[in-house]
Amino acid sequence: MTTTILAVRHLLRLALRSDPARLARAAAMIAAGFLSTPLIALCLKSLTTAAIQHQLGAAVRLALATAALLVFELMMNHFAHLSYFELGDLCEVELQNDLISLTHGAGSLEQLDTPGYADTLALVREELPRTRASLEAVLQTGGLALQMGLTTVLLGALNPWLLLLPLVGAVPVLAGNRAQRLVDRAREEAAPRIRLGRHLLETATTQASVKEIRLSGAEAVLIDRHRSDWAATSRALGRAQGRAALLRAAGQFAFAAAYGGAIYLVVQQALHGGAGLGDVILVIALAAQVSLQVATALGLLTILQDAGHTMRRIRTLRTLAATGTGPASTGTDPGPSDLPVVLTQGIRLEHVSFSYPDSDRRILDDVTLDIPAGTALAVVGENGAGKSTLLKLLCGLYRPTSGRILVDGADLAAATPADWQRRVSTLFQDFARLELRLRDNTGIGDLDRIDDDRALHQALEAAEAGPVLDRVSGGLDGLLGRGYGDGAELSGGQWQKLGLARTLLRRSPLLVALDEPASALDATAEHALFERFADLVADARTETGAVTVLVSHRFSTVRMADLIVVLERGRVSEAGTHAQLAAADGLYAELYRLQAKVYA
Ligand SMILES: Nc1ncnc2c1ncn2[C@@H]1O[C@H](COP(=O)(O)OP(=O)(O)OP(=O)(O)O)[C@@H](O)[C@H]1O
Repeated sequence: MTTTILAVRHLLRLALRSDPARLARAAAMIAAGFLSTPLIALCLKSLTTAAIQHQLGAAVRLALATAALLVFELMMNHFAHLSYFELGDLCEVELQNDLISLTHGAGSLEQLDTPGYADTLALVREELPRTRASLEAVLQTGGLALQMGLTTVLLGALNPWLLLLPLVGAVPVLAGNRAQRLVDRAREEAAPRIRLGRHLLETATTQASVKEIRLSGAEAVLIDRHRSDWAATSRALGRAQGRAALLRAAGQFAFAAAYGGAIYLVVQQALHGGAGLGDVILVIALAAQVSLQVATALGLLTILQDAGHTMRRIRTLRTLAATGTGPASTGTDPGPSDLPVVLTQGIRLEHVSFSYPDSDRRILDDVTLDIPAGTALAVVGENGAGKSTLLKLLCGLYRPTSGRILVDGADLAAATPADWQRRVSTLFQDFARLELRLRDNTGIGDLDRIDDDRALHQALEAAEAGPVLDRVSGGLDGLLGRGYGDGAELSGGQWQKLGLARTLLRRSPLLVALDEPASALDATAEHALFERFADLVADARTETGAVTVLVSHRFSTVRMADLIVVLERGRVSEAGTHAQLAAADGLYAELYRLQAKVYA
C-alpha cells in the first residue's frame, strides 16, 4: 500500500508543479462524472416507484433525469480526459528530465557500470511512457473513492448489513495486490534477461553491426540465443502470471458470493414489507456498481503499484546518484578553489589502483606517475592494458579504488567531479555521434559558445572538419544523421573529426585527454591533425600549463610526445622519451620496431 501512496503523492506533486489549473479542472470533472453513477441508481429507484404508482408525469421526468445523468457521466469523463491527457505528457517530460539529471548527477561513472544500477535505469526508462496512464489512474482513484463513499451511504440507509458489501469488496483488492507483487518479483528477476534480449535485437538490427553479422553468418546464432532467452523469460513470467490469476479469481469469487447475499437480503426485506420494489432495483443497481467499482479499483491499483515501483526506482537512482556525487572518502570539504586555474606543477598519480564496480580484477595496479605541467604524454600498451581506464580516471569519470590523483597538489577526490571536468577537454574512442544539428554537435564542447558561429567554424577548421560543413545542407544549423530526420550521413572519420572539433572548442583546459583520436582518420588527415594539435598543445601549454594525454597505437604520433608511458596489465613498465625508450630496448622498442617494419 505504501507503494501506491508513494505513486499518488509523487504524481500529484508533479502534476501540481506542471499545471495546477489543468489538474484542478480534470479532478473536478472526474469527481462529477464518478458521483453521477450512484445518482443514476437513485433515479432508477424513484422511477420504478413512480411507475408502480402510475405517476406518469413524475416517471417521465425521472426517466429524463436518468438519461441526462448518463450523458453527463460520459461527457465528464470525456472532457476530463482532454485535460489530463496533456497534463500526463507534461509530467512524463518532467520525469524524463529528472532521469537525465540523475544519470549525469552521479559524479563518477561507477554507478552506470553497476548491473543493479543499469537494470534500474533501464526499467525506469521503459516505464516512463506509462506516466499518463498512471496520472489518469490517480485521478480516477479519487473519483472512485467518492463514488464508493456515496454508494456505501445509500446501501447503509437501506439495510446496515449491506455495509458489509464494500468491505467484502476489499477481499479481491487485497488478493489482487498480492497477485501483483508476485508478478513484479518475477519481472524484476527477469530484468537482466529482458535487457539481454533487447541488446541482442539491437545488435542484430542496427546498421553498425548488421554488416559484420551478415558477413560472419552469425544471425542464426543470434536468433537461437534470442529465442532461448525469451523462452526462459516468458516461462518464468507465465508461471507468475498463472499464480496471480488464481489469487485474483479466488478474491472475485468471495465478492460474487457477497453480491448474491445482498440481493437475497433485500428481496427478503421486500417480501416482509420492509422495502419496496424500488429498493430492490436500487440494491441490484448499487451492488452491480460495487462489483464494477471493485474491478475498477483492482485495475487502478495495479497501475498505481506499477507507478509506485517506478517512483521507488527513481528514488533509488536518486540515492545512488547522491552517494556518487560526493567527494571520495577523504573527509575534506570539496572546494572548487582547491583546483588551480593554471597548472604550475602538473598532475601526479600516487599509487593509483582501480577495479571496475562488482569486480576484483585490478585494471590499474599501483600506478605512480608524474606528468609535469605542459607535458604532452603518450600512453601505449597492448589491448586491454588499461590505457582508456587511466584516461577515464584522469578525467574524473571514475575514482581510484585506492591511491590519489593530485592536480598541482590538490586531491581530485576532494573536488566535485563537475568542477574538474569543466577544465578537461576529451575525445574518447567511443565518442558520441550526436544526431542533432551540426551546431549542437560541435557546440556541446563549450555550451557558452554554441551560438558563436565564428568559434564553431574555427573549431571545425582546426579539426580538419571543414568538408563536413560543406556536406551538411543548412550549414551549422543543418541536421546530421538519419536517426529521426533526413540529415547528412557522415563517415566514421567525419564523425570523429566532429568529436575533435568539440574537444578543440573548449577554452583553457588543464587536461586534454585524447583516446585514439585519429583511429578513424586516413593517414593524411591524421598527419594534418597532429600538426594542428602540436600547435594547440603548445598554445594550451603556454596559456594554462595544460597537460595533454594521448592514448594511441600509432607510434609515428606517439614518438612526438615529451613523455611516453608503457602500460602492461595495469602497471607502468616503462617511462621516458622516445629516444630513452628506444635505447632501453624494452617492450616499447619492440612494438615500435614491429610497426616501423610493417610501414616499411
Ligand atoms: N566499464 C567497464 N566495466 C568493467 N570492465 C571494464 C570496463 N571498461 C573496460 N573494462 C576492462 O578493463 C580492461 C582495460 O580496458 P581499457 O579499455 O582501459 O584498455 P585499453 O588499454 O584502453 O585497451 P584498448 O587498447 O583495446 O583500447 C579490459 O580488460 C576491459 O575488459
